[in-house]
Amino acid sequence: MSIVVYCRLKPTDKPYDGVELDPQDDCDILKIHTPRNTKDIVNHTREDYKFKFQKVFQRETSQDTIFNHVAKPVAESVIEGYNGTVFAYGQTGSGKTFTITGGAENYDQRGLIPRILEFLFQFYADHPDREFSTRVSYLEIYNENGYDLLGTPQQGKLKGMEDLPKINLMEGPDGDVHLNNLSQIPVETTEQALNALFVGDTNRMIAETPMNMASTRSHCIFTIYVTSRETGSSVWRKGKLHLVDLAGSERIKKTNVEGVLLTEAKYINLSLHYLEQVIVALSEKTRRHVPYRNSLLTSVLRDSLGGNCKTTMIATMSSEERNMAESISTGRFSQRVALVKNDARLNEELDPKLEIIRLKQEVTRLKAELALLSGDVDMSEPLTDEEKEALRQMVDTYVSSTAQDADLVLGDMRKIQYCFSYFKASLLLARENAGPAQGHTEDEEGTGGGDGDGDLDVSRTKYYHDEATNENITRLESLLEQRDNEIRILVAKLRRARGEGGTSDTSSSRSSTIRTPAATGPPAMTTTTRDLSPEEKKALLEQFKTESQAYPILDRTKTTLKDLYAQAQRLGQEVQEAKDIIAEIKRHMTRHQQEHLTEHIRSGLEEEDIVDPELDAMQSELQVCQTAYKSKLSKLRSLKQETEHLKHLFEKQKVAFQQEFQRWLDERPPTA
Ligand SMILES: Nc1ncnc2c1ncn2[C@@H]1O[C@H](COP(=O)(O)OP(=O)(O)OP(=O)(O)O)[C@@H](O)[C@H]1O
Repeated sequence: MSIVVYCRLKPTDKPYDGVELDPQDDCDILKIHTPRNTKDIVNHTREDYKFKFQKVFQRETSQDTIFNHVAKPVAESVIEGYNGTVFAYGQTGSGKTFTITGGAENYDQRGLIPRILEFLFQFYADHPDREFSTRVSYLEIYNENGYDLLGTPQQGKLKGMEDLPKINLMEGPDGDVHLNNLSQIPVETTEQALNALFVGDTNRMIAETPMNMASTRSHCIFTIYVTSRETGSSVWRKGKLHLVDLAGSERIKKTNVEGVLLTEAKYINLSLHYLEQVIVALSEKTRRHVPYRNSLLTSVLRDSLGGNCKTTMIATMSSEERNMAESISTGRFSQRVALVKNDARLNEELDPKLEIIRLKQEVTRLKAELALLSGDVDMSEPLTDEEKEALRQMVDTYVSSTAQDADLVLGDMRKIQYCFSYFKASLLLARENAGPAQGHTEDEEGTGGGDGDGDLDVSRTKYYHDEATNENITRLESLLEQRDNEIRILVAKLRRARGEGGTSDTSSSRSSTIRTPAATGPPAMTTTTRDLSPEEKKALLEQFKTESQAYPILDRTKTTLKDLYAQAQRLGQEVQEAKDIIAEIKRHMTRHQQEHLTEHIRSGLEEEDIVDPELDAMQSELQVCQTAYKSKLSKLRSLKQETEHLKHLFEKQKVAFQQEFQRWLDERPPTA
């Protein structure tokens, strides 16, 4: 499929009447009319230009519409296991950052990245039958060097770009590009993901030199890595979504820029020039070599441009007359990009460990089925306590599993009856807890299997064997053998992949107990407690709390946790306020610079000769605010870590307490 190209026109009070939109059934044509003598337009032999886009978003288009049209389909495919890229290209100030990250004025102005993050976590919440894991990274490319915007600054201080950890590019034997030491932060909630974006944006803001505030002089790539699978499946799907905010694409007017600005402009021009070269090479059928390696940007975006990726470009344009030359140049570039063909593939990986677990479970199930059909179990032998415990765990796992194909296969009638009586007891307890409305009669109570502790009256069980059963047994035996073989092969493969020697215990496949990771549930209910009413249980719990040694510790942890949450919330607000103040000061500085800098340069002053007390004052104020902000942010981070740690501890203490309570209930002397 080709790269999909959209155009977004920036709002203006002075729209040029030479720009016209001609909507078609399946695309939009943007028409630009300029008189033949217009300055700055390369190869300006024509007066009329036509650029074809998938869609042209008019000036008043909302951020929400852009997300729904452009980014949502890409995010959906990333969840399904495809790679995706959305990149914004256009002249300085045309709205690239506004589109990708968002504007600062109000919540509705949030851009594609925050919206995609919200969408992903909402999708996860709506699909409890699937497992997801998400990581994010944030790379900045400045003067052909890569920097980790989510990395810890050297010596803990961030004064300029050079303090951020530098990224090295490594090419694997398969031609894959790896970014050494670029942090990939695991995120589990929208809040955590937005926090990472916020940290990266803030680092970007702090690291930019004051000279650059009028425009962004670097390329930024925010990447979201999504891994998912159906619960219980051994196949993982992996999608990677790059959201790219390129530096402004305008040409250098050498007379206006010098020093740092000129160096940066040259680098930007060079890397965008290499980007164009790659695009040109890819769009021309006859050309074989694609010069990806010429720049860091094209190396990193190798998959996005002509590779394994669903890529979308948003050409941001101004529709003011003074910007027509740049808009035409953006239009020309877009037409080239639209010719590039990508080859997006589903990224699936089989997890051998999970596959072995699945096969072992199947073996246990088949064995149980076989034992049931052949009837070669001594039914007079009572179940042991370990067997009963294992059965209770199996039932709990089965009940709490969200997998559609979850099943419970039991090898003999003693086990089946035990599980039924455990099911019944659990159901009755659940009804009692739900309240009195779900009436059931004494009579119903008395009809269950077993004598109340789940043991069996085996004399009530009969087996019938016939021809069909024997056939079934043979089929199951051969299936069992086949599965055991598969496990042996996979175990050997896994050991080879790990480079391990020695022998592994394949005999565990012969275990008759299925334990899945989900097996840790609430403490197993015993028959001693099943007759308690909710009121009785509550009263006993209160009594137990006064006697328990674990309870005061649990209670203390809970209070501390609440306290930490409140502190984190307060600090979070303060961090946000500090960030707003920094943004405000920067806006003032930018405006001030725009008003004065050109004036200074035109008057021939060298950079170091410029005396601007107002700017210096703003700079000092900015530094003070940034220091305060960084200290608050670092406090917030350690507070969050502490809270996470304590939350974990609290969960553990809670489980221990519940278990202690259960034991206490079980060991209680029977009441008269
Ligand atoms: N669609 C829009 N609606 C409202 N404001 C916009 C829109 N697009 C851009 N702006 C505003 O225009 C200004 C410049 O936009 P932005 O910073 O996104 O440009 P850019 O293309 O990223 O520039 P640079 O190349 O310098 O990074 C910002 O103040 C931004 O809020």
